[in-house]
Amino acid sequence: MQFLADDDRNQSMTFRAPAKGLSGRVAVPGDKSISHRALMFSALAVGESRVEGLLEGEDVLATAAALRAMGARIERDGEGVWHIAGVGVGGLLQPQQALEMGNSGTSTRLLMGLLASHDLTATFTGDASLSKRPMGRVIEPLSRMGAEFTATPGVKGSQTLPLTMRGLVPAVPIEYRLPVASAQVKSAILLAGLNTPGITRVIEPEATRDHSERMLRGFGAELTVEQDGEGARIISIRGEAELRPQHILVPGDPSSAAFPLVAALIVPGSDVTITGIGINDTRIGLVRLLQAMGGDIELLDVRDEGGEPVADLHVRASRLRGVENDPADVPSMVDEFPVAFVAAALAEGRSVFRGLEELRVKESDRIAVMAQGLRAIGARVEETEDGLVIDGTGGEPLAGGGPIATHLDHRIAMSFAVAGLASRNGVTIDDMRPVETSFPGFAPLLNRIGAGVEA
Ligand SMILES: O=C(O)C1=C[C@@H](OP(=O)(O)O)[C@@H](O)[C@H](O)C1
Ligand SMILES: C=C(OP(=O)(O)O)C(=O)O
Repeated sequence: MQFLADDDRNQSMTFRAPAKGLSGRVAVPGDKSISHRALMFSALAVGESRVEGLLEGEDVLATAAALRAMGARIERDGEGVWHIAGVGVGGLLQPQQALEMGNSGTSTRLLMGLLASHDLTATFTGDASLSKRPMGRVIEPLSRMGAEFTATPGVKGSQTLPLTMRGLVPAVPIEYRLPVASAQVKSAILLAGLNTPGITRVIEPEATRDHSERMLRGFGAELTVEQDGEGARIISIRGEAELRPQHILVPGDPSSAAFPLVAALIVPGSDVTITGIGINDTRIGLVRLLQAMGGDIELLDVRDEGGEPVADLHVRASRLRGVENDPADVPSMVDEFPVAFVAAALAEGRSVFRGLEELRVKESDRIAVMAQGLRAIGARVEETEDGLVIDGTGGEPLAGGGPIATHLDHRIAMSFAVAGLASRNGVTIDDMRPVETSFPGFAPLLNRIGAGVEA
């Protein structure tokens, strides 16, 4: 596989205010979280699954390549349409080479879980960004289940990639209370539990995206979700499951829709519809926050597609007001904060964002990088330990400038691209290549609604 790191030419790009408002109907690529899971669960089913609307971004392709290297047959039939011949739970084979995870935290942590209860040894490598991200959060529970981790080559105790993991069969079922609100950690444990005798249980005090639970049930796993007296979710999975192949329809990614959504709110005169977006409650905190800021967003034609709620988002340019986020809503918009900061920078009055510590361990330190970049283009921003305080312009365009350093972080690149559309002088992004991890076709899509971006 060819990843960003293999090509050292930056792709700089400048985003400027369009002459008139954005308009039209567009669809964004498939949901990244659901796409990873569709491939992984299909690879473990007995028989052939079919996926439509799969995100063909680098992160998901890294998952596909890893599963292929361990014996699953994964083939592309057409744009977004793939079929997967699974090997059965516990049936993955020893990979002959290191598993190259590129930029993808989800691939790494979920596959570590999946392999923890397989009789094999796998080495995980990643790019410069992924190699700094904390893996201790999965190493800890998976070690309790019996997996062994060593840093490559041979250093004990390292909690960053490259790492080598040896799985255990049979693994030991655990009950684990999540110390951080993380769907990746939850999913890693549930995936390890699939091939573990007995019941594996995860307790999550704060609800995170529940795609793994919904999809595992759809594939026929015995999985229950209960609530305790304090509102924590208790998720139990019975191991040694047999998964049945499925036909999966992947909805549009709300985390990708976030960019044209905020763009339409802040470019005067805009009227845009983004079709077929997943509106699972655990994912659309951004829509709720933008509506609280006065954003004119309607959810049209709400329907169910393949076990997930979906709608068209109709959005019109709006006068936004400053807002304070509810820290309890952080997991439901965790990847959307960078672009929410851009909306706040153009709102009237002060916005206060708190409880965002997790943003510091994403593809970049998204609190620090956004604070620095927003200041560089003329926004008034103060960084705190767990968030930002932003004094908005009240609808006046930002000055613009750059080049903004994206630090191998797709969401930083796309957030500043959106800021450029509401700036006097344009915003230059140092390198747009990271966008390929989650949103292939990002700039052409903005052009379809009239952004006028020059490639
Ligand atoms: O489970 C998933 O698919 C994801 C969970 C979130 O990460 P954390 O679990 O680290 O919060 C999110 O940031 C990531 O983009 C995708
Ligand atoms: C954090 C993200 O992804 P991952 O953890 O999979 O790298 C993201 O897409 O914003």
